[in-house]
Amino acid sequence: MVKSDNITWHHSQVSKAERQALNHHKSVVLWFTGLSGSGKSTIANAVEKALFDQQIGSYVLDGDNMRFGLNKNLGFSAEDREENIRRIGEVAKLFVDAGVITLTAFISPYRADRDKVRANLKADEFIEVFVDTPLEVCEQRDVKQLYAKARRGEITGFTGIDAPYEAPIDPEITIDTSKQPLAASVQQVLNYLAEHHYVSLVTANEN
Ligand SMILES: Nc1ncnc2c1ncn2[C@@H]1O[C@H](COP(=O)(O)OS(=O)(=O)O)[C@@H](OP(=O)(O)O)[C@H]1O
Ligand SMILES: Nc1ncnc2c1ncn2[C@@H]1O[C@H](COP(=O)(O)OP(=O)(O)O)[C@@H](O)[C@H]1O
Repeated sequence: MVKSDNITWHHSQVSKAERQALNHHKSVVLWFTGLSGSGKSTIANAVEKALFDQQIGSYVLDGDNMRFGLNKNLGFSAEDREENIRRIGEVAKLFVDAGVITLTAFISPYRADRDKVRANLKADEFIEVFVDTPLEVCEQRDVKQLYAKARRGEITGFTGIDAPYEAPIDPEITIDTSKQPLAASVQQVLNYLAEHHYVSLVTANEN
């Protein structure tokens, strides 16, 4: 639904394919989803660094960070989370059009909201990365002490405690950070990108 009348779509003189050719890699969204503390940000940022070291530009859109700016007017009701994910989906789509490998790290607890982002992109432009770390492990880490607050009833509507998390049904990549070290998760994502021809990686022997 578009609210405005009398608006026209303007086409660029440079196509997405031309931008990708300039960058020597395809553009895509790596959509990390999972509980708070599951490892979304840690893995996404480590993948960005690994790509950078391969001279491949990418960019991380992180849940907490976006809530300081673009999404500062949104809270954690189901409606606000839906709007949060809708906006990030649109931003990620612009980044893909700009030729960038885009990593997003949002809980994105609702399957329908994630599926809408996927549907708004081409089939090969959305890679769902399910960070499937068990709740007990996330709660034990409790990086920000938010699970403790939620258990004490000081935060309500906390994902995994008293708000839902709907796991992906058929994610492209699944990672359980309680079962493998960070480096293995980074390699798993890089391997996926290379095997599906999004990027070509230089191996240590070629350096
Ligand atoms: N009620 C509630 N539920 C879940 N998370 C909460 C809540 N309140 C604050 N936080 C902190 O906000 C981070 C999640 O923000 P997101 O934008 O990723 O959430 S969502 O996708 O809109 O559900 C999340 O950060 P991450 O730990 O990085 O996931 C929390 O630190
Ligand atoms: N194998 C692992 N992979 C990723 N993170 C891990 C791992 N083991 C422990 N951690 C820790 O778990 C925490 C995950 O936090 P974070 O990445 O912010 O999660 P999220 O973005 O999903 O909320 C970090 O403190 C990280 O150091």
